Amino acid sequence: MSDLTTPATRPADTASGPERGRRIDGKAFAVSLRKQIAADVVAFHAEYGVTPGLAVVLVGNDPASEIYVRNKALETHHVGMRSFMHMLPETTTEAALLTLIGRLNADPEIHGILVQLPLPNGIDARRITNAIDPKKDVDGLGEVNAGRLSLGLPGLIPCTPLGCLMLLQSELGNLRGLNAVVVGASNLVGKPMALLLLNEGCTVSIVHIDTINPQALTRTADILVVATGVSGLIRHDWVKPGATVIDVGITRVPTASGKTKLVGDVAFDEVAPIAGRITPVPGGVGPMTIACLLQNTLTAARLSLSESA
Ligand SMILES: Nc1nc2c(c(=O)[nH]1)N[C@@H](CN(C=O)c1ccc(C(=O)N[C@@H](CCC(=O)O)C(=O)O)cc1)CN2
Repeated sequence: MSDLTTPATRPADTASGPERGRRIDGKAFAVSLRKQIAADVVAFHAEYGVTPGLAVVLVGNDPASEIYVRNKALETHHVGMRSFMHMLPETTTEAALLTLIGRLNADPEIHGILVQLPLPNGIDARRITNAIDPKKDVDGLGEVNAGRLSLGLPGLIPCTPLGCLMLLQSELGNLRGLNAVVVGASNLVGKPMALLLLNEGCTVSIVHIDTINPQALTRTADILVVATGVSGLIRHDWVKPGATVIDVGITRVPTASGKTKLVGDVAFDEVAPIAGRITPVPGGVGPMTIACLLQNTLTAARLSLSESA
């Protein structure tokens, strides 16, 4: 930290000038990350004779979740890892799910375990995520990994915030000294995102449901990360000119032609001309989530070879 008595500013615009509205291509970034992971999986197998394995558990029939877990299995195979799918009925009890997690924890062929969220009513998501061995917790949602993140210690980091951080670092380089505002305080995205940015040296604020005058805060952000699930929440007058805007929201809405389309939490058309850089929806943060899951699975396979978590 520099001299606290001297006001320091770090402009959002870099030496390259006040560029506006450049799209951050998360899809392309995820493709190159997966290529790198595939090469790392080959090298890992050559060195240790181990193929990383990922178990994904889906309970119930949520159509979006079914697509996500199928894509997770496909992409796991594509990078040369082993995929273990467990599709359980909506009627599955918490006790049965805990028994399955116990089995997966004990299975040496499985290095990462993920239980797709949301879970049906009647199953306590916190109890489930905490039952996963912290070394296999590739979602980074258990108390051990969440605690490690809050202490700035190495651990498994939730996939979507990790993907956002990778995009930010590739766009902006060092984030130290930047003002970051995270809109949304969920355990899945908002809280870990804020901690990651803090650990990178940003000055971080979290806007949440009880925040008074949220625009006043969001307009201070060099980095604005939005994860609320409220489509179009962030309008042009919420954004500082030149800011880097990361939109985590994904909502399916009907179109005039009777079809549907995906939109984010940011009103893209009006914010893009003001923002320096902005992620689109789709094709921004979403594809990074699964790529980072694969990255975490490889990290977990490496952890399995070490003595302690
Ligand atoms: N246990 C978890 N559950 C959920 C997580 C998670 O990280 N862990 N995140 C989300 C869903 N999710 C992965 O599980 C996910 C969401 C979106 C995408 C994605 O690629 N989106 C594309 C659009 C895809 C489409 O056409 O529908 C994009 O934004 O371009 C991947 C994974 C909730 N549950």
